[in-house]
Order: sequence, then structure tokens, then C-alpha cells
Amino acid sequence: MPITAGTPLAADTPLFIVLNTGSGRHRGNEVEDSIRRVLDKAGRRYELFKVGSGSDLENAARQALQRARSEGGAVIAAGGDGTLNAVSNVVLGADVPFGILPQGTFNYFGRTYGISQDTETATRSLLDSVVEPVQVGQLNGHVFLVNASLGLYPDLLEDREAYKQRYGRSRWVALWSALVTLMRAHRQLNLQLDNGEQTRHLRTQTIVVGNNELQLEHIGIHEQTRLQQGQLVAMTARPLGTLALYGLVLRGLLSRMGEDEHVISFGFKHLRVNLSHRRRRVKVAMDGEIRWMQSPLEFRVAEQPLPLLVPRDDSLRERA
Ligand SMILES: Nc1ncnc2c1ncn2[C@@H]1O[C@H](COP(=O)(O)OP(=O)(O)OP(=O)(O)O)[C@@H](O)[C@H]1O
Repeated sequence: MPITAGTPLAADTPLFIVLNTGSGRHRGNEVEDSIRRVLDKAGRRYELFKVGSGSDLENAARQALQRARSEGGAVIAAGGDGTLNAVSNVVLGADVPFGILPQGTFNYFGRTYGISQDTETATRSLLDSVVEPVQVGQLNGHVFLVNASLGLYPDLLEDREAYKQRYGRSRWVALWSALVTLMRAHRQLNLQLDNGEQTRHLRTQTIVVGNNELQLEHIGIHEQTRLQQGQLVAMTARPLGTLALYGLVLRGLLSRMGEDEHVISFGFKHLRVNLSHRRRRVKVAMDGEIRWMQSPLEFRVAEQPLPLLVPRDDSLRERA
């Protein structure tokens, strides 16, 4: 039976928690200890599925889902947006409530729904939560919560990850790596975009598809109403030189990207992106994680929403 909006999580619902110990900047067992402390004190039944490497996430999520299904429980993902992505991908369509304990750098998904970035607070609010069905996007059948992209944006993320490994997790490192990536961003994609009603051709360095109001607001793309109408938002630009790209990033940092004359944005429910030339494989990023996919790329709003657990008491939701 589908779970409906506002359904409270029963007080005896066991929690099956997938915890990515590689997420965020917490040390040692800090996150695990916080989760255990709150749940033990409340006497709530739970099980932790700890994962040290991203490649084990899917397997852990499947085990957690299996247990949740057989015991009438909820699946909880503890990690950054990449971890929430991997777990939600397994949970979507399973009619099992999905909770989150955000641990990443940006936590756009959790912040949008008022879920605390403090583990103790977020765990406590899981104990008194209700289901809110939320929209998610899909790219070739794979879920994305915040965004999915191809071209320059995945390159930026990939380079940032490499810089992070070498020089640490600081904003300056991220900015420096972005400037270096943009300096050699000459590769253009030749795309055919088809939304079922019209087809258009576009030469561009990148296309980003967003599903998160907060992120759109932060970069200054004023298409939030599209999301509220049940659409996704595509953002792209005609090919730009290095200086114009720097200008674009600067506008993004100042929340004014929508004012850039080169930016094109539009809403859609379904968009097929064909890559011309004989390129079949393309690098994409989904919620910050890179993978390769085959063209054509089908972006769509998922038919079923995700039954997200949010604090029952609206005043306990944190304003992003
Ligand atoms: N869907 C996924 N597939 C494979 N690996 C993943 C996936 N999600 C996360 N990982 C890996 O797990 C680690 C933690 O990622 P996660 O996104 O949870 O936290 P984070 O990187 O600290 O967050 P942020 O991206 O906000 O900084 C990273 O090494 C990441 O590459």
C-alpha cells in the first residue's frame, strides 16, 4: 500500500541505517556514537550498516531495504548527498519510508526539507517524523535528488575531488581547482534536445539539470516555480571563452547566474538528450558522483515520489 503524505512514523518502527563513514569531515566514530546515543536512550530498535567505501553503498542499501521490508521498518541514509543518492535509488518505489542524517559539505537535499545537519538533532527528529512525498529526478533510470549534469560540470567535480585528495577540503582549494578547470574548458558538446514537443540543437560546454530549490536560489536561477509545478530545470549556455566562464562562476557565487546573458534555463518533465558525432558514452555527474552513461540521455521526473521522513512538528524544521 503506498505511503501517503503526513503518515506518522509509528513509535515502534525499527530503523535500518546505512552509514557512510567516508562522508563529511567528522572524525572517528563521532557520527555513529551520536546516532547510538539518541536511539539507545529512546529505546528504539535499529541496525547500522556501516560502509567505508562508496562501492559498497548499493549492497548495504539493499540489505537495509530487505530488512525494512520484512520487519515493517524504515531505511535511513547517513552521509553526504552522494550517499543519500545511492540509498534513495534502492528505496524509490519500494513503499518504505526513507529518512536521512545529512553529513556532507553542502547537504542541499536535507536542508531543503528542514532536516538538521547536526546528527543528534536529526536523529531525534526521526523519532517524531511524518512522511513527505518529495519529487526526485531520474537520468536513464537512475535517481538524482539535487542535480545531474554532463560536460564541464562533471569535469569540475572530478577535478575538485582530485584537488581535495591532495590539498584538503577547503573552499580555496575548490575555487582554485575550478579556475584551473575552466582555463582549459574548450571541449564542446553537440546536443540534440527533445522534450516530446520540439527538438532543438545546442552547442554547449555543459548542461545541468536541477531538482533543488535551494541550489537554484543560491546560484540565482529563478525557476523554482518549475519545481513546484512538478518539473525539472535545465540550465545551459552557448560555448564561452575562459573569461566569460569566469564571469559566469562569479555570478553564480553572487547568486546572480540568471542575469548572465549567456545562460539559458527552462523547465521540463521529460527531456531526451542525444549526443551527435559518434559519441555514445558520456561522463555524467549525479548528486556529485561521476559515472559513465550511454547516449541518449533521458532526464525525467520520477513517476513515484520519495517518501521522505521530515520532522512532524513544523517548528522543528531548520530554515536553510
Ligand atoms: N553513489 C555513490 N557511488 C559511489 N561512491 C559514492 C556514492 N556516494 C558517495 N560515494 C563516495 O562516498 C564518499 C562520501 O561521499 P558523500 O557524498 O556521502 O559525502 P561527502 O563527499 O563528504 O559530501 P559532499 O559531496 O557534500 O562533500 C566519497 O568518497 C564518495 O565518492
